[in-house]
Amino acid sequence: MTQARIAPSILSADFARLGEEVKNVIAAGADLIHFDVMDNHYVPNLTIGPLVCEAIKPYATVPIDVHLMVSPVDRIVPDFAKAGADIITFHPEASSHIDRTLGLIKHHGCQAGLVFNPATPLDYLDYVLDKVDMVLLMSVNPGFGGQSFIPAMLDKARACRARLDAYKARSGRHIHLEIDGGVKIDNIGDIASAGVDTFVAGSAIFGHANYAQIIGDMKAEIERATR
Ligand SMILES: O=C(CO)[C@@H](O)[C@H](O)COP(=O)(O)O
Ligand SMILES: [Fe+2]
Repeated sequence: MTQARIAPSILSADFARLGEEVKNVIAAGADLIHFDVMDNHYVPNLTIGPLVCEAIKPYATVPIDVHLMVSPVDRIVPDFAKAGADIITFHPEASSHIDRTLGLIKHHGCQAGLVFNPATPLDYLDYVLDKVDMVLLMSVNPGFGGQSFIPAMLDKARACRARLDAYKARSGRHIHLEIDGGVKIDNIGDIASAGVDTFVAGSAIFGHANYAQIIGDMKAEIERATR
């Protein structure tokens, strides 16, 4: 399996000490910083934008993984690229022109990804895989941290991994598979076995007293499940 990556969602961090939180979670073994952008339109919550991305960039010695839950998508993409985003993912329902949005993200020098809500079919991938660096499967309905993992997403992850493996056999290119929502120490092994290589976790990491301990335990579980 590709090297597993843990992506703490800073939605559950202490916003009053965000730079320090980013620094600490990276020192504890985080491989990406997951940055949730909500617009109170596409999802019923309002979070952070490019200014905050720019503010944490000096602390982020690993890639910033921007998860856009905004509609429309395109006009905010250049601002996030300028603010230091390394990966930008968006929901296909939030873009009128999916291929164009993927191209726009790449044009601005970022890796691009599509995000699938629990009930969104994977068919949106059919004609755009050449422009996709990562697929993000939501294992909760987007909008809030701290929700419970939807078990049916394990089958969806397996189906998605099969598509991405078939693509790899044709193209030689690995596309990352990320999961987001309700990831905990007691389900991360099953999620890894289903073919996921990038794991977003917000409340499980920032709600733990020892970030290094929980990230280390998560990596050990992944290793055990995929050995
Ligand atoms: O995108 C989202 C929610 O919409 C996530 O990134 C959450 O922030 C994950 O939080 P936990 O479920 O791990 O607490
Ligand atoms: Fe997210």
